[in-house]
Amino acid sequence: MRKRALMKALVDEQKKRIASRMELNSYVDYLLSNAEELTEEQICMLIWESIVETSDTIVVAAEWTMYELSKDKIRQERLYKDIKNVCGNEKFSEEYISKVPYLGAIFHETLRKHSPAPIVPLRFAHEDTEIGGYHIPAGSQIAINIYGCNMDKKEWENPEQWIPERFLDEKYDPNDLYKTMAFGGGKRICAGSLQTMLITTTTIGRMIQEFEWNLIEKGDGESVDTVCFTTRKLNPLLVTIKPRKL
Ligand code: HEM
Repeated sequence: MRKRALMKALVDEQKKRIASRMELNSYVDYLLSNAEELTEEQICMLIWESIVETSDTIVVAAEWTMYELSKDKIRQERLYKDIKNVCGNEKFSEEYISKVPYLGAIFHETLRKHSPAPIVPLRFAHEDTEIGGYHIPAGSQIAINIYGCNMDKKEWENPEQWIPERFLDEKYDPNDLYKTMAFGGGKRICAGSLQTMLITTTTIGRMIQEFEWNLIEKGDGESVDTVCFTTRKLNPLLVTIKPRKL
């Protein structure tokens, strides 16, 4: 109910802007320009989908990354040194991402261990089919366990441990965003994987460049809030940060 009210208010505001001839080259304007084919409800849900898929997932990925780095001072220092070697006194930004492979490895290892979306949205079998030797009758709904794939002992050595170095192995292509199952797979693979990588790694790079992070939370920091769609930390990250001497 609140979701619909919020989306409707947002759409109404944008309609007023367009009516006052302030058009933008944006997704909302594109959807509203197709208003004859799309119902208001469809427009609201399409906007809602992109807000949820964009904001929640990236925040969850960034929080787990900072948790692991705050806990592991040796790997945090290695990342800091790699950033410093590449950027000098410049601020870390998107252009530097490919020059700091360790940051990419940290990104992928966090997505593997703490897969923000642990299950692929359900697939519906329209006809009888067979996958991996299993018979799937028409009408079934299938859920793929992303978390299970990313923690599979047959695929990953010590999967429960956070070891970014595994992605520095030359068997992995540094430009491949799909080294793990974190973004799903096939035709409906995540449409925002590149954007996620750019935003998350730039943010992490800046936060590590400016501050030294120390974990202060006690007990099991790895519990997950299972009520939500994403694997949020059950207990929010608790750290102290100290500005670095640049
Ligand atoms: C850590 C960040 C993210 C993770 C782990 C993630 C994960 C996923 C997964 C598992 C799916 C389902 C794929 C499938 O069904 O096979 C998905 C779909 C999708 N994601 Fe993401 N996502 C993330 C960020 C984003 C962002 C930032 C955007 C938007 C810019 C986005 C847009 C989408 C869209 C539009 C779909 C639906 C694609 C379709 O059904 O064709 N995602 N994502």
